[in-house]
Amino acid sequence: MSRAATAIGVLGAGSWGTALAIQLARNGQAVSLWARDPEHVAAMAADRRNARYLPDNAFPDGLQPTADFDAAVAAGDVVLVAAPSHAFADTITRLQPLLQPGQGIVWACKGFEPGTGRLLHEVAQKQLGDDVPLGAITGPSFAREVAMGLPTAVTVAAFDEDFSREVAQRLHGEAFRAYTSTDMVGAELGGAVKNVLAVATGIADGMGLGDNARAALVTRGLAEMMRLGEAMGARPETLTGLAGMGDLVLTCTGDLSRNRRLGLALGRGDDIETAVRDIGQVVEGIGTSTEVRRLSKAHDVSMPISREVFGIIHQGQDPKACVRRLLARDQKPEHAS
Ligand SMILES: NC(=O)c1ccc[n+]([C@@H]2O[C@H](COP(=O)([O-])OP(=O)(O)OC[C@H]3O[C@@H](n4cnc5c(N)ncnc54)[C@H](O)[C@@H]3O)[C@@H](O)[C@H]2O)c1
Ligand SMILES: O=P(O)(O)OC[C@H](O)CO
Repeated sequence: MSRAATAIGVLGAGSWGTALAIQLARNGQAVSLWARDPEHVAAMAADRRNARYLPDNAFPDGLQPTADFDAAVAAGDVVLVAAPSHAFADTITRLQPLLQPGQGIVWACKGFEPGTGRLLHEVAQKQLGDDVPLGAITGPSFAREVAMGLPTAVTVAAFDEDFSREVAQRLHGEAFRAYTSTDMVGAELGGAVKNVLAVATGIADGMGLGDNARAALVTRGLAEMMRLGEAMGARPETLTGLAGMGDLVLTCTGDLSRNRRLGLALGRGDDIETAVRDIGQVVEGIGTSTEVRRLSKAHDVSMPISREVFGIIHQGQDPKACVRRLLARDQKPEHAS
């Protein structure tokens, strides 16, 4: 099959894969949107919308759903992976033998590899070597708003600047600004760590702790993200930009955030299984909190808010006790000298 520069395969037809596919098709790309479930594909093809994830947004003409994974990978010079982060490594393994010279892979997942804490570009590089162009799309971007065509700004990070420009150009449009960056570590770290902090602010809001508490959690959460970023080699400006602060502001305040909604439910006293079932979509903060805990220990970085989120999610700790513990910590300077 010949591959066109104006065509692209999107792997994963959840909310974000579908929204990005809509944005790419709006820009005149021929998009093959792959989903695992053939019945879901047939329904999308018949309805010309994704009724399960984005029921209000009709597909532009150039978007074709497909259940043929190989054909979606072969569709264009760029393959976009939009699965949850826990499925990222398997997706890379599956597409590796299908890759043709010159094809690049970009992903829109926000999280770490479960069990190792590796950033997704580390997973991809280890598997594919250094010759395949790799990139990550990150930044404050609710799928529903992108699908509606509301103004959005993201960052496309890649070590290869030609590749980040290529991906950004395909996405960039009237209401969609795609910036570029070479800081893969910062871009991926910001998008992942914010999952945990969105849960934290949700918990505080669910407990009715007030606007001051939310602002404190966002700001001190950013300090945690930046300390981990420094230890892992991220650039500080990436974390004060769209990938870090931008996404923190969005998901710590916007009720479209699944991570924030999980926190709201936990703060109100709901059990986690019910909350996750009610949300009905991926809540990356559950797995991310384990990996942030692992990384903070490995790099000896203090991340007290993230630690308490881990305790609430994975150790059944009482949110009230966690708040008391956070507030009872020793007084100290705001900024380390
Ligand atoms: N939804 C958003 O607004 C948004 C925005 C930016 C980034 N993201 C990130 O995009 C990624 C995908 O999130 P989403 O919002 O599309 O989730 P979603 O819950 O809406 O959809 C997840 C999709 O992944 C598929 N899937 C689940 N397990 C899979 C597996 N093992 N292999 C292949 N596919 C699998 C599901 O069938 C579903 O189609 C996440 O990492 C998320 O953090 C989401
Ligand atoms: O719904 P969330 O919390 O996974 O957030 C979605 C996006 O990451 C927002 O940028």
